[in-house]
Amino acid sequence: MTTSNKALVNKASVLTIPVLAITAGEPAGIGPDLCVQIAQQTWNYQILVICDKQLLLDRAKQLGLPLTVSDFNENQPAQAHTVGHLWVKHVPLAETCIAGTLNTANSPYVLKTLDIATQGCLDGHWHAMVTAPLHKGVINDSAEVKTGSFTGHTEYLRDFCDCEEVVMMLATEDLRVALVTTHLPLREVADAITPELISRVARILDHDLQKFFAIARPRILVAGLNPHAGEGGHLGMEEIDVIEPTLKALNTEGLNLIGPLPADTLYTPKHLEHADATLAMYHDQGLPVLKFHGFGRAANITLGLPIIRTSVDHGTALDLAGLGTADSGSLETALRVAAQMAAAYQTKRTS
Ligand SMILES: NC(=O)c1ccc[n+]([C@@H]2O[C@H](COP(=O)([O-])OP(=O)(O)OC[C@H]3O[C@@H](n4cnc5c(N)ncnc54)[C@H](O)[C@@H]3O)[C@@H](O)[C@H]2O)c1
Ligand SMILES: N[C@H](C(=O)O)[C@H](O)COP(=O)(O)O
Repeated sequence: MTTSNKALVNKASVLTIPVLAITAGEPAGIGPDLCVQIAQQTWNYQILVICDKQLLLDRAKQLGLPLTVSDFNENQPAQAHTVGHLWVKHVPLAETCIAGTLNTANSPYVLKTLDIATQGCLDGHWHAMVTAPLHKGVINDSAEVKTGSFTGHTEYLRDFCDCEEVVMMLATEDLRVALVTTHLPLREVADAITPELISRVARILDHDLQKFFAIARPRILVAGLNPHAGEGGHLGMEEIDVIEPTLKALNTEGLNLIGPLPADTLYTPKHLEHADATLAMYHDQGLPVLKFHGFGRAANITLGLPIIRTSVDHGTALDLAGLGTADSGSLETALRVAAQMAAAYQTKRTS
């Protein structure tokens, strides 16, 4: 990707003291560990964690890390982070949590932390929300949730904010991967790739790369769906029937979409060098490349929301919860990107 666009967002714009709300995610996973870990670092933001207060203190004790907590009050002026301390918006767990052991009884708690974080962003109480990982399976297994209805933060926030469409984009310093379809069984992907969906996703991607990342006319590489982008119709017709004409129509609107390109060679330096972002047709077409390239230092960003939401590039890692070996690199990236997006947003609003 071009050097001038390498940064995740425009670093020139800096907000005075951004207030960032972290949802601690699945209580039995590494989310609480990561919150305690980042509390030990220096940040120019106010960090507020939406979770059970005692869960954080218990996890800190388990990790052998110092932690004090105070109740967050949105009416107080923002103050930069103090090492070893976290502001907390307390949401009680239904049942005591054992690190590494899922418990469906706590799934409504996880969703409640998301609701509070999102509403707080919508109400302007904090600048952005940053989500630690949750466990999609245990949420769907809980009695309070219709099985299969919870597919991820991205779709949940889309519905909560009443958006027709949002876009999942994962980014490192030098690679951005956005997805047309997100958490969809592979069997359903081909039917979901319609001109309407591609158009909605491409427009959001184009718009938000300009708004938050200061890229004037984003050059976006678009993958085909089939091997070798359909091999001229011999390996699938979606490129000829759907993707190609849609990209053509979008480009007449002013977008700068290149494709459909064979996905296996799209992610090579020759192509990426002059690209601002890539658009993959489905989850495991784009994300393995991104994670191979930058697992642990990427952020997951939801574009198209009326709020700023970033997240980590990994899951709940139940095997590591409470051990102190989880890498907090991605949460650190997610915090930095959220703060920079908030600054870019404020600059746009005041300019
Ligand atoms: N942002 C999110 O909420 C998010 C993202 C991805 C997956 N998930 C969910 O997490 C659950 C578990 O998913 P999974 O097992 O496929 O992926 P995972 O990321 O939890 O684990 C995959 C591997 O990576 C390791 N790992 C993950 N994060 C790490 C970290 N910070 N430091 C060191 N090692 C780390 C784990 O130990 C494991 O070996 C699933 O329910 C999945 O849907 C949530
Ligand atoms: N697709 C994401 C990943 O693989 O990292 C992850 O499942 C999180 O998605 P949400 O942010 O929608 O929960």
